[in-house]
Amino acid sequence: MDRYDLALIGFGGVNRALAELIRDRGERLRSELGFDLRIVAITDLRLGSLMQADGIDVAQVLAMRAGESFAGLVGGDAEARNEYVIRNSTADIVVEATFTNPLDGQPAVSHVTWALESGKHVTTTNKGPIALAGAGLKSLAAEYGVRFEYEGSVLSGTPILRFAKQQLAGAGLTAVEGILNGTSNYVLGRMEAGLSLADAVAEAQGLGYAEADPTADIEGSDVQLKVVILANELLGANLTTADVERVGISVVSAEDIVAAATQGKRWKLIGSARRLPDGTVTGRVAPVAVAADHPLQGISGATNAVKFETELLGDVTVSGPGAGRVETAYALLSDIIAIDSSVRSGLVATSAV
Ligand SMILES: NC(=O)c1ccc[n+]([C@@H]2O[C@H](COP(=O)([O-])OP(=O)(O)OC[C@H]3O[C@@H](n4cnc5c(N)ncnc54)[C@H](O)[C@@H]3O)[C@@H](O)[C@H]2O)c1
Ligand SMILES: N[C@@H](CCO)C(=O)O
Repeated sequence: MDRYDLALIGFGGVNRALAELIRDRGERLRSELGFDLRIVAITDLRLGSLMQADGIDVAQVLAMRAGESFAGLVGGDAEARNEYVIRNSTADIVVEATFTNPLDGQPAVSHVTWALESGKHVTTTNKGPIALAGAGLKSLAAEYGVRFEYEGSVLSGTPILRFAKQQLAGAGLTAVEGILNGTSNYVLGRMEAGLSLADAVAEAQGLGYAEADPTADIEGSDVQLKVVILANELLGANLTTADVERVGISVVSAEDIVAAATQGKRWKLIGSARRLPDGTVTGRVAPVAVAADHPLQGISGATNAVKFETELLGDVTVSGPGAGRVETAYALLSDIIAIDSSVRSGLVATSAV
């Protein structure tokens, strides 16, 4: 396959960054990866829908200003006709990057379902579908002979899901513990520097780290979804969010931060999943004041880190970007590379379109 056609569902920070990568690095990606990427459809609540089977002029849509809509363009419509576009566009791969809904994953679960049912591969950075409907969507992908990829759902572009599944296979993984949210880690660091919680959150929003509703970052529900994903994907569990106890960083006051600093400690929002001796898997999210000798103390800003506890290797810690538009767009690219690898090895078709 020398080209994949993409439908972008949601055209916010992450999918715009993917479009910019295609615009700015298309030639380089082609020579490094052996395929072209072309965008043939876009939908967004604010812009509407656009379908152009011969390829959308990426520079033109990236230059559109707030308040403009796709309605005036050939193949454009003022409404985000997600189901129609997902089912009827000529895309090989649907790229889902709408808001994460931590309650039921919708409408992203439907977006992924429609794409798989219409024989299109899916890549998503949206945590909802995999945390809240992962088993069913994976079965659907298998039924339709397409790939469902979601590397960016945990640690954005840092590829810890594939790392653990492929490189730690057979090592006897027993627990996963880490800093899994870039916004809250950034905010805690800025509060150490004297900013208020609200000002620090505003900075994280400006940098593209925060969820559309940053309560998910601050109150821990974003990490709760990631703990469910890690437990189910890597520890063979079947957890739901109700199984994962959750406390967010809003309980940490400026005084708590100063008090921890006087003892050489730093507050971190820690998400963990652990297999107990009886085989059950537990999950938890809570702020912890970690001491200087803790491997996660030095992880600052939007950087995240995960410590994998294994029977044969002991602890293996991986750190890298946990949020950010370009970093997360890279996760989508890494998923497309994984899809290409399956297509080239004959495991799946380009798409069933
Ligand atoms: N930004 C990050 O650092 C990061 C990292 C990892 C994962 N994610 C996840 O990736 C997804 C996208 O993140 P983002 O930063 O681009 O968010 P964003 O808020 O910048 O963009 C989301 C876009 O989706 C559009 N949208 C929402 N609902 C829609 C619908 N029903 N139909 C069509 N369009 C819809 C919105 O209008 C918006 O433009 C989210 O689920 C987020 O949790 C983000
Ligand atoms: N809002 C999330 C994005 C990455 O999932 C974070 O700050 O970690």
